[in-house]
Amino acid sequence: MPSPKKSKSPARARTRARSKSASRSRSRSSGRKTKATAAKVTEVKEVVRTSSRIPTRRSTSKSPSRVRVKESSEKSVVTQSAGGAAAAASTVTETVVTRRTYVSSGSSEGQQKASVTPVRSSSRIASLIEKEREESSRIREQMKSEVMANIKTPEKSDSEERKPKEKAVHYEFMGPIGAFLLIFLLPLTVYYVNMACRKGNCSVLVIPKLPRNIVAAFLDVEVTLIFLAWIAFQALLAVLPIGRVVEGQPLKSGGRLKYRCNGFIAFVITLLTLGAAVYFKCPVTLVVDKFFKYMTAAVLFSFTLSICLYVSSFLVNKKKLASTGTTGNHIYDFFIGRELNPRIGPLDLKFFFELRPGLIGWVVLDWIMVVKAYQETGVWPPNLILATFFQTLYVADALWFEDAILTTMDIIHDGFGFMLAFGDLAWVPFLYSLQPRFLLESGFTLPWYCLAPIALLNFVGFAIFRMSNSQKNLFRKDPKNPALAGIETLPTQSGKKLLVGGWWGLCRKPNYLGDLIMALSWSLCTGFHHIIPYFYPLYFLVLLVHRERRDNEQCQQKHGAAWDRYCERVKYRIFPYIY
Ligand SMILES: NC(=O)C1=CN([C@@H]2O[C@H](COP(=O)(O)OP(=O)(O)OC[C@H]3O[C@@H](n4cnc5c(N)ncnc54)[C@H](OP(=O)(O)O)[C@@H]3O)[C@@H](O)[C@H]2O)C=CC1
Ligand SMILES: CC(C)CCC[C@@H](C)[C@H]1CC=C2C3=C(CC[C@@]21C)[C@@]1(C)CC[C@H](O)C(C)(C)[C@@H]1CC3
Repeated sequence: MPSPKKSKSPARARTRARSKSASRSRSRSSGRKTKATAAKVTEVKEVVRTSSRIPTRRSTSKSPSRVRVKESSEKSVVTQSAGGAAAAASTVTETVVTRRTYVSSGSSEGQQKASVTPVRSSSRIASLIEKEREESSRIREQMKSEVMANIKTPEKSDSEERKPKEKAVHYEFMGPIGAFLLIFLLPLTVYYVNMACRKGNCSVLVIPKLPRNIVAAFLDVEVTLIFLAWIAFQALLAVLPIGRVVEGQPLKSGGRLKYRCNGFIAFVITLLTLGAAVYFKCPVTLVVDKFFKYMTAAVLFSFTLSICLYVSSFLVNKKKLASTGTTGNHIYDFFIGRELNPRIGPLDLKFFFELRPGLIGWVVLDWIMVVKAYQETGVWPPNLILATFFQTLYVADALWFEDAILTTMDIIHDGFGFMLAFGDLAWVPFLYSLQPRFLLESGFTLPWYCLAPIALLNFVGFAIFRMSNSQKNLFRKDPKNPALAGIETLPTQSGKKLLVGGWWGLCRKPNYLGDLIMALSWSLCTGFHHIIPYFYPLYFLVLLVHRERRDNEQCQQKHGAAWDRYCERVKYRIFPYIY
């Protein structure tokens, strides 16, 4: 409340002093928030009381002062006190009338001006009383309405406003130390595993020999430029005005982002271009010969991209930041990613990098290895072709159902930082292609009767993966779709429902189950002689177990008790009757 200006008159000074002390004692019980109102009311009362000692006053006031009642954390307290204040206001005006005194608070500072005039005739008194009555009723109404208005729109209490919002920091990946280690360990793993998978030396136990000139062996300017051209080519395809434009999930900051979905078209164009290059005898197999140089280009690019993303995230509106990557710890935030949906013009960087250069690059690498194997041996190795075919199907599926990624936690929840940038650009293409690379390097083949059950296993995994993902996506898009009739659901506090039957009644992550079965089938194409080509299913198991736990936590927060009931009903997380 604004403080009143110092009064020159001794009577008024006394009044104010008394008013202040009275205000203090009376308002103590009503709490801080209503003090201002009580003080104001008391002040008015006191002015009235004092004015009875002064013969008569004529008000020269302009508008009555505003009485502000700030919100109490307990609404009932506010209502009570404010009610009291309103009543007090009414009492004040009564007093004004009976004592035949003009009372009004002047400006917002509570300044009051009055001039003393001697009273001579009763008719004048009567007219004054009438005026007083009008004035006092006007003041009463005004004060009441102001008090009530302040109750209707409560604000935060002073103490609440001053308190800085304490954000509970929640770390994943073992916090900053874990993030720091991963920033170094992830690239090292990509190099180590691939170096351990070389001709005549395919074992993780034998430490790979480093070449004498490391820089010359791993870095090549021309290769780096070709890698950049590859990114630019994919970016160009991504912004082509062909394909659907879909809206993403509602953002916390409001609105929805739009995404151009032409991934499958880009994939087909890329594979046709590769086919043409092979047909016209372009030296595409150089990519395999310079495998480690391309890997370095991807690693360097992902580091550069992550640094740019991190720096630029400080220039954008805070509303655009992800809740998980804004802990304030630079290493952790760099790893997780600060900005949720960084964009360059129409290109959504996270959406683009998660699905295009790395994922399509993985399949391109696979097929180049098939071509190389044929060039070297003169035969088309069936298990290499089968593994490549499985992986092509997997990527084609991801790009066909491109918009489904818009509901994954990577897009909705996580920022775009080192983890995803490196994962998309280096980890996926250079580690997910490990089985074809092993088959190329080792020249290992399998007879068709071994390949048939593997193909069947892949088919089963793919069916579970696809059907469960489609069932959930359809349910989220159109819960009343007849294809979902008969599947039991569970209502949640958020208004959304959960699938309790169908694939989602088998275990809580049937899609992960299908994905893991597929991962195993890819590695089975490499036989049982070496552990290296099993790197993918082993890592993937760890990734998905961890991911399921992260999602479980988020679902618990999103769906509350309904999620607990779902977990009671569907006991197993990924593997029915096992885990
Ligand atoms: N190859 C690879 O490297 C990787 C592949 N993947 C694959 O990506 C796909 C997507 O994975 P991911 O995003 O992690 O997880 P999900 O596709 O399982 O999506 C999780 C969300 O689905 C919703 N949901 C969960 N249970 C139910 C239910 N019973 N009924 C209805 N909705 C439910 C919840 O969101 P809400 O309720 O808000 O809708 C939850 O947050 C998977 O198939 C996975 O295998 C994932 C990571 C890496
Ligand atoms: C190595 C790090 C610790 C973790 C890196 C994780 C990333 C490699 C993965 C995180 C989620 C991914 C998804 C796919 C690829 C791997 C990453 C980027 C995905 C595009 C693969 C194809 C699927 O059909 C999909 C559902 C579209 C996948 C979405 C998640």
